[in-house]
Amino acid sequence: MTSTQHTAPSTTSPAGNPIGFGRMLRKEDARFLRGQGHYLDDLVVPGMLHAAILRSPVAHARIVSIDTSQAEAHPKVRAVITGATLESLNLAWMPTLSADVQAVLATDKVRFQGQEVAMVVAEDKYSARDALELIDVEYDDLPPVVDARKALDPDAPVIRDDVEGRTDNHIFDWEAGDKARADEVFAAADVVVTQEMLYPRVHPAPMETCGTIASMDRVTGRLTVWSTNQAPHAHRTIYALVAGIPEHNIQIISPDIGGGFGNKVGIYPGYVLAVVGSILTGKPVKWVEDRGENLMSTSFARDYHMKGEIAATRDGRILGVRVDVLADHGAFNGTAQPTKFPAGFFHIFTGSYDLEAAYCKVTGVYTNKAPGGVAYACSFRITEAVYLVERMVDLLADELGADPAELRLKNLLRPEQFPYVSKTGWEYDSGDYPRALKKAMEIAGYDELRREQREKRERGELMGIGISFFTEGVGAGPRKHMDILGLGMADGCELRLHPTGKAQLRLSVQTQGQGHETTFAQIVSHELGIPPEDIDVIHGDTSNTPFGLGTYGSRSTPVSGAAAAVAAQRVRDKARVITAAALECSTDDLEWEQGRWYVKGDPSQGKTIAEVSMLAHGTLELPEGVEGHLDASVVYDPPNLTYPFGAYICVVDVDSGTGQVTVRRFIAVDDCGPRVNPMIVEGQVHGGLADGVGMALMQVIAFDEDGNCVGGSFMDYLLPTSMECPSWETGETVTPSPHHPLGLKGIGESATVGSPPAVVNAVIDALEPYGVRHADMPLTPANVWMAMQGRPMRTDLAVQ
Ligand code: PCD
Ligand SMILES: [Cu+]
Repeated sequence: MTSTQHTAPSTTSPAGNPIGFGRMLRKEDARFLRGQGHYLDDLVVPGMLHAAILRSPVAHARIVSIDTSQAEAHPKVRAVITGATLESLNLAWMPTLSADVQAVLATDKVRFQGQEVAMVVAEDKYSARDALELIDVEYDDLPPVVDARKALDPDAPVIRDDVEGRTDNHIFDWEAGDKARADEVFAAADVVVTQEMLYPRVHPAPMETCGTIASMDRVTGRLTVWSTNQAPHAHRTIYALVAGIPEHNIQIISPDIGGGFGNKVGIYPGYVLAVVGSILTGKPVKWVEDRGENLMSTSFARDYHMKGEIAATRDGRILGVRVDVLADHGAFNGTAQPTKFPAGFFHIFTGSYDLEAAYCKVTGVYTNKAPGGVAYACSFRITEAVYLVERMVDLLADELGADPAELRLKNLLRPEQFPYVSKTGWEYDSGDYPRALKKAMEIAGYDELRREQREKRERGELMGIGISFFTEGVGAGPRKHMDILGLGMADGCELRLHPTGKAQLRLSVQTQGQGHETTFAQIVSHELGIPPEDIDVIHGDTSNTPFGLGTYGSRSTPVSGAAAAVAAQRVRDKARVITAAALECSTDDLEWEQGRWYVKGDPSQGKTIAEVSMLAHGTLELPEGVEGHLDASVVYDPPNLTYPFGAYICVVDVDSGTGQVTVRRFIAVDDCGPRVNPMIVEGQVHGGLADGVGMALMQVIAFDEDGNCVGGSFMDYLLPTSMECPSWETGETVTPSPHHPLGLKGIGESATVGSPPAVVNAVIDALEPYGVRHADMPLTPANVWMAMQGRPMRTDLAVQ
C-alpha cells in the first residue's frame, strides 16, 4: 500500500465555506437576490382559474339572503360558491386547531368584519374581483361584542349560536400552578404590587400574504395543493380528514415562502374554497389574498388582558407571581397550539426567577373579531408571559425603590439550579442567567447610562433605560407531553449520500426565510466533514420529504436539527464499518477526524466520507448486517423543550412636548447554545428586535364600537423600518442544551419575545418624573402624551 503524506483536514470548503458551523452566506440568497425565488403567486399552473372572496362588511349580522345571479351571468365567471354550496358538500364548517369549528363560508350569520361570505372563480383575477360586486347580500345587523371585558356580561349577544345550547361567549377556563400555596405566599409577603395590562391584538404581517393553488384531477382523484404554509405535512393530514380525500392522493407543495411568523400555520377558509373551486370547475384554482384581507381576517396574535400580581420581601426577594387573564379569541377558537394547552405555554410566566409559588388563571372568550390566536414569533403565548413578568418585576423595583438590574440579579435562577423545575411544572434544561445579564450591562455601560439619565432628569430631559430578561421553552415537543390535533410532534429526516459523496437532506420542516437550506447543510457538514455546498436541503413537498409537523415555535433546530444530526451520526457510524471492511481492520482501530475515518497511529490509512460512499455503492463485500449505501433516516422525538434565554437593555429618549419615543440604543445578549451560523442567528435577532419595537411603539389591530377593524392596512398598522430602529448591539453567551445532540436551542423568536418589555420598561422609566407606573402598548406619541397627563388610554378600542 502506498502511504500518502497526511495533512490535517481543512476547516473551509473549496468554495470558502466553513466545514460545519460558522459564518457563511446563505445558499438560498443566490436565487432570492436574482429574482429567481418561486413564491406562490409566481406559480402558473396550465389552465388555472382565479378566485376572489366576498367578505362581510359588518362585524355581526344575520344573513337574510344572498343573490349570486348577476355574478354568475358575468361572462368570465366559472363558479360562484356560497355557504349553501358548501352545506350541500358538508364543507360549510371546518375544524380549527383548537377543537372548535370555523365557518368556511358564512351560512347563518357573519361573526367578524372580513369574514368569508362567498367565493367567485373566474378566468382572471380582475374578473373575479369585479364579480364580487355583483353579489347582493342582505344583512340583518346584530349588536357586536367588541370589548372582551364585556363578552361575559349576562346581556352580551351570543356570538356562537351555531353551537346548540350555547348561551354565552365563554370558551374555556384554564389554570396552572398552585393557587393555595400562592395565596399563602401572597398573604405573608411584605410587598404586593398589582397591575392590569393589555398585550394588544397584533398581526404577524408577513411580507407575502397567504394564498394557494388547488388542483383536483378528476381522472386520478389526486389533489395537488401549492400553498404558502409553514406545515405542509400537517396540512395534508387535515385535508384528508376534512375533505375525505385519501391521504396518499394529496400532495402539498410549499414553495418559497415570503415570511410566515405563525401566520401560515393554520388552514384558512380560502384554502378549502380553492379546493372546492377546483372540484367544481375541474381546473386548478389560484387564490391569493391582498394585504387588507391578510390583516383583517387571518390569524391575529396576543389580545391578552392580564392582571398581574407580584409578591416580595421588603429587601427585594421575589416570592410569587399571580395572574388572571382574559383571552380574546375572536369569533372562532382557531388558536394554533398543542392540544393540552388552551392558553399555550403561558404558564411559563414565572420567567427566569426563583419563586416560591405561582398561579395563573386564563379565561378564553369569543368576540366579534377575526379568529386565530397564533403564536406570532412566540412559542405559544410565551411572548405574553414574558411581557407580564418583566413588567411586574419593573413595577416591583419601582415600588421598592430598587434598581431594576440589581433586583433581577438578586432573583435570577442560579446556574447550579439547573435543570430547574418551575413552579408551574416546566423543566428548564440549562442556563447561566446572571452571566448574560452582566454581559448586557457591560455592553450597555449600565452605570454610565444611569449617570447620564440623572443628569438629563435634572435638565428636564426624558431618558429611559429598560431591561428585560427572558426564558423561552422552544422545540415542541416531546410526544409524551404534547400533540396538535392528536398528531405527535416528532420530526422525520432522511439523509442520502450519493456515490460521489454529495448528499441530500430531506426535512419535514419548512423554511420561510430563516435560511434552513444553509444551516441544515451546515449541521450535516459539521457531523460528516463534507462541504455544506455539497449538501442539498429538500423541504416543502409532502411527496418528497418525511412526515413532521412543520416550522413554528422555533422548533426546527431543536427537533429537526437534532434529527439531522442523528441521521448524520448514523451515516458516520455506518461509514466506520465500511472503512474497517475496506482497510481490513476492526472498527475499534479507527478514529474519526473531520470528514474521515483513519487507522489509529497511522493517519495515512483512512477513508473520507466521499470515498466510503463510493465503496458503499460499489462491489466491496460488506460485513454481515451492513446494507449498501450510506443513507439514514430518523424520527426524532425530543426528550424536552430547549430553553434559550437572553438579557436585553433598551435606551430611549422621549420628547416631552410630543410624546414621541426614540429608541436610541438596544443591547441584546442571547443564548441559544452553540450557533450553527452566527450570521443567520444575528439576522434572526435583528428581525425580532424590529418586531418588538413595532409592537411596543406602533402596532395594534384595534376596533371601533361597531366592530370595524381599524388596522386593515399598512396606513394604520405600522411596520417599523430602519428609521425607527437603532443599530442593534448584540452579544452572546453559550450554554448548550444538555439533551440536544449538538446542544442547540432555538433562536427564531427570542428577540420578538424579549424586546417588547425592554422597550416598554424603558419608556415607563423615562416617564418617571411624571409618576407614570404603566401604559399599554403601543406607546404611540398620543398614548405616551396621555399617560403623561395621567390619563392612559385603552389602546384596543378606537373609540375612547
Ligand atoms: N443555535 C442556533 C439556532 C438556530 N439557528 C438558525 O437560526 C434559524 C432559526 O432557527 P430556529 O430557532 O430553530 O427557528 P425555526 O424553527 O427555524 O424558525 C421558526 C421561527 O423563525 C422566525 N424567524 C423568521 N425569519 C424569517 N426570515 N422569516 C420568518 O417567517 C421567520 N419566522 C419566525 C418565527 S415566528 Mo412562529 O411561526 O410564530 O411560531 S417560529 C419562527 C435557523 O436557520 C437555524 O438553523 C442557528 O444557526 N443556531
Ligand atoms: Cu403569544
